[in-house]
Amino acid sequence: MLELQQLRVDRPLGPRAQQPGKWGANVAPILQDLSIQFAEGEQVAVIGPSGAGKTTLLQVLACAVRPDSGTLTWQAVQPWRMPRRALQRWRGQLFLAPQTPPLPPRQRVVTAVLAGRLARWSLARSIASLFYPTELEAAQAALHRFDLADKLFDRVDHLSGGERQRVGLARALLSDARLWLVDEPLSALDPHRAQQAMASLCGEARARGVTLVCSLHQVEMALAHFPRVLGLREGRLVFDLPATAVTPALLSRLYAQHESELLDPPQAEAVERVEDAALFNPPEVPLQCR
Ligand SMILES: Nc1ncnc2c1ncn2[C@@H]1O[C@H](COP(=O)(O)OP(=O)(O)OP(=O)(O)O)[C@@H](O)[C@H]1O
Repeated sequence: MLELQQLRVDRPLGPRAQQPGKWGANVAPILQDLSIQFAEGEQVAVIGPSGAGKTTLLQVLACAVRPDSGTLTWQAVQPWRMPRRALQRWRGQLFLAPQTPPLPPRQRVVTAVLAGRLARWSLARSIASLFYPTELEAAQAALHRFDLADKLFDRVDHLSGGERQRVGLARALLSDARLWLVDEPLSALDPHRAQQAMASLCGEARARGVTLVCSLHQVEMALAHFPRVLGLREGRLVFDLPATAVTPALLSRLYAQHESELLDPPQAEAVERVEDAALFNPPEVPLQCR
């Protein structure tokens, strides 16, 4: 179980106060009053207009951003109560895929993907892998899930933005993490690739029993691929519902004054749910966000 209770994250409105970690009174909330539970192996999408706090929420779940108040608990442990080194080791159990994967430009794809193994490898093995990559079959299989098997030895800076984004996702498949936190994985992908990538990511998470929390701008993808959807707006939880219960009216309210990010919401009802990635036949994309 992964749980947030009464969580709040602030951002400074002025210069930082004297005390380390404190912003003084001159703050505004990025996230507030967030109480959410994620069951082991659950797949949850987070949607909401730009600036709603989706990325910050994932960073909090990844213990990359420390909450200003409230608690984060995972597997009965409150990680921020751990000593620093223990917290660093503990972070090895989760995988955070940022929207733009941090891939060194001259690196080979194989090395970039095998970086998913770093939490499991010793320092010596990690360094050796930079020069003599091992576990090529595992890397190739992960790339294959994202239709990139032929790119194994290409240089990262020779890939398109969408290919780089898929390499970042393939890296998750090499990790032993029990929690995948994926931030806007489809922003550089065309609709067909986006459908494929989403089906692969959700299919792999389901097969491994991994907990997956994914922020998305593409509402139709969230509704089609995820059993549960969180709607976030101005740092607050607007709804936490099964995807089948998310109505066009709720979406309109969530994106009020941000309608350009949610075109044609009534067609959301037409989105078919995808239960089996192998049988998936990409439907037309009725909504276009961003
Ligand atoms: N380190 C920071 N310092 C100050 N403000 C921040 C910081 N990080 C985020 N914010 C602010 O918090 C708000 C939420 O940002 P966040 O990136 O979490 O939203 P988002 O929903 O992921 O947005 P988008 O969909 O545009 O990526 C924004 O107003 C942003 O400017």
